[in-house]
Amino acid sequence: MNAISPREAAVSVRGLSKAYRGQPVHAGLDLDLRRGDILSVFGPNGCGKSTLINMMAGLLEADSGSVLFDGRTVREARIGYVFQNYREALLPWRRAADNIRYPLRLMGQPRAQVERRLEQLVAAFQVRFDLQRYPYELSGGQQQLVSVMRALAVEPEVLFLDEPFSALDYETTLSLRELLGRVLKENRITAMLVSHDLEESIALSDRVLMLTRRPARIVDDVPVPLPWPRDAATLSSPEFVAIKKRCLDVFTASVRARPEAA
Ligand SMILES: Nc1ncnc2c1ncn2[C@@H]1O[C@H](COP(=O)(O)OP(=O)(O)OP(=O)(O)O)[C@@H](O)[C@H]1O
Repeated sequence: MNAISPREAAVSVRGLSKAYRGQPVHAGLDLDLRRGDILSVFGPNGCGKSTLINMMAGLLEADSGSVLFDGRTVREARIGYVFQNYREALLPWRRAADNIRYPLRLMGQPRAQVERRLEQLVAAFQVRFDLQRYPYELSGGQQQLVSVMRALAVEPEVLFLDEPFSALDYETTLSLRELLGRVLKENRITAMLVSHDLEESIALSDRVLMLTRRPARIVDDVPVPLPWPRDAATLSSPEFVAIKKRCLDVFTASVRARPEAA
């Protein structure tokens, strides 16, 4: 397991518990997320990955336990969230650029500051398509990129992403993943990602948290010490393949184990 001293922790989760209709999904989960780290959560279907990040992001109330961002609650912290379903996440009646400006305007930022932030994001993500278009005029990949830019517009302390690329084709996924990884690392943004895709969980993270079936238990906390930036070539490196094998072995063992033995 990775040892993270409490002083380094950007996010500290203690005793987080949640049950649906009396059936526990999480029962006393502890987790520390270091500043600037990207953590992926991987586990079998329905083990509680979305429930976990939604509780951490303040979208879902926990039954008990705490989530602190450098000692502050989620209401006092600045977080960003990227949803899987970008079609529903973007405001269809606003142009792409206005979708990105929207949270900054809500915060009451002056116009010049909003425009400066938009320009920074356009440069960081090397946007070449027309942000004056409406979401429905953009491809799925472009829409999800707009969602990511909107989530990052507020300069979040932590960015949460739930299956951000699962509705996109492989080529688009690869290029968005590469771009996002580079921007997160260059800006030392702490992030937490849920993905069904083991390759993605490894490629885009510094640690992969492996969960069992519900009630979810952390069976392994796999470090991913691969250099950044990462690209398609990273996926076939011997180090990547070895990490993937470790994760697969843990996954297979924990999924095959009967719940009471897991
Ligand atoms: N609002 C709800 N009411 C009842 N049960 C729920 C609710 N939300 C989730 N569940 C159940 O809790 C469990 C965990 O759900 P969650 O979506 O967190 O898992 P997940 O690991 O993200 O799933 P998936 O791999 O399918 O994306 C699942 O068994 C799900 O059916």
